[in-house]
Amino acid sequence: MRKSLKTTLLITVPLLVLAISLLLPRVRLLTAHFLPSSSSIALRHSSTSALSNMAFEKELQVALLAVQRATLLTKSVFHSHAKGTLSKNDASPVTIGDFGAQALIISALQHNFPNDEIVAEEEAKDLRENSQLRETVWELVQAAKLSDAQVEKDVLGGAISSADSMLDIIDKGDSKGGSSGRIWAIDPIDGTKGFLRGGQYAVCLALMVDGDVKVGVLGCPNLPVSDSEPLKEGIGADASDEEGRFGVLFSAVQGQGAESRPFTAGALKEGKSIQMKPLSNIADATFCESVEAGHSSQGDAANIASKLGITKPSVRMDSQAKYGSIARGAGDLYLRLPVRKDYQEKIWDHAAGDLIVREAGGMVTDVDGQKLDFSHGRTLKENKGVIAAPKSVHGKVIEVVKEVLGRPT
Ligand SMILES: Nc1ncnc2c1ncn2[C@@H]1O[C@H](COP(=O)(O)OS(=O)(=O)O)[C@@H](OP(=O)(O)O)[C@H]1O
Ligand SMILES: [Mg+2]
Ligand SMILES: [Mg+2]
Ligand SMILES: [Mg+2]
Repeated sequence: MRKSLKTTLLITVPLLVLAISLLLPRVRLLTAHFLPSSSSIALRHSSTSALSNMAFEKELQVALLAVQRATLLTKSVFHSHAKGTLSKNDASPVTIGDFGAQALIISALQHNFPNDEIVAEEEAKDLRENSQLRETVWELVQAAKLSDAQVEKDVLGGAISSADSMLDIIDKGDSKGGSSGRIWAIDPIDGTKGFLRGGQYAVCLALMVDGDVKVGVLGCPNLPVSDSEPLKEGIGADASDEEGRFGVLFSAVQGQGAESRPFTAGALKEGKSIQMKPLSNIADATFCESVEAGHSSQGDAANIASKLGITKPSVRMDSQAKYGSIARGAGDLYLRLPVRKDYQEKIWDHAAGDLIVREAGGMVTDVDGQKLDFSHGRTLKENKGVIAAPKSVHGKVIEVVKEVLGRPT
């Protein structure tokens, strides 16, 4: 009897040890999926992009998920709603998609980083004055959820409690910005005109610390998934989900490189490292610029291109999708040339894209060759225009830009 017990133990104990050691990693991953702690965020992230224990890991994970959820909201507006478009004081448009996306992103940031400041493009004034508009946005915001309910609740903080608190959350984006501390910059829909016409737009989020961009994420739901697809004129509405072209999420962390990943409604896909395309002859470059002639001087861009020997026509697309596109090598240069002397670029129009291009090996400056300075408040008041190019040719481009624009050399 004793002998048979001994034999049983000899067989079952090693089998039990083997089973536990096989199951343990799965248990850890499952726990990681359902625990709200930063360690769960770290574990899930390390399983997707091998960046474990890196700086700003939690910030990147929260930013990716917050942008993903907000981008899903904008897609739902595009496909099934009247856009509820209003004209702002500067005659630029804002839609229910802009308000809703801003509310969702700020809510996620407040859940995770309650002491951080936020500079965001929109404010809730119009919604406070128009109850029907407020109701529409509130319905949209309630409906926008990630498919993983646990991630939705634990990482993004779950639902906003009421329409009134949604308004207060939108207005939390009123920080003055500046040169100290942690400040997030949000453009809930960049390229609102592109969004309205079914072209390119981007949901943009960046974290600055002491005026330096540390983390950047761009949700570009109308760009092709493939990094190698050549740049096309800005229309993206034909990129239907059924064709498997569901857009792209770009991201970067300072010192850790830039990545792209296919945009999905479900779990985040694995990120893939992206780089600017090597460009040995500037004459071979493809450059991109704004669709709106009021946002960037297309005449000056044509002159600059011709002096550089560039013969390919420019590719016009709305939003920071331009930064993402050149960062992944689908194009080479981004020229944004001042139309008006008094216009100050907004930090939310550039922070994420600037970091993504620089981390992909590019150089981003203003038209005088100065790096973009995000430490002066809500605008880039010390910079004029933007020139983004591979490092190898950036100096040559600036030389010609200065000549054409008559800037001091
Ligand atoms: N005069 C002027 N000069 C430069 N930039 C301006 C100007 N007026 C507006 N804006 C900002 O342009 C943002 C959209 O930029 P894009 O490059 O996407 O322009 S375009 O839509 O492709 O023409 C747009 O961002 P969104 O409002 O988020 O769409 C504006 O912040
Ligand atoms: Mg706007
Ligand atoms: Mg914008
Ligand atoms: Mg915007």
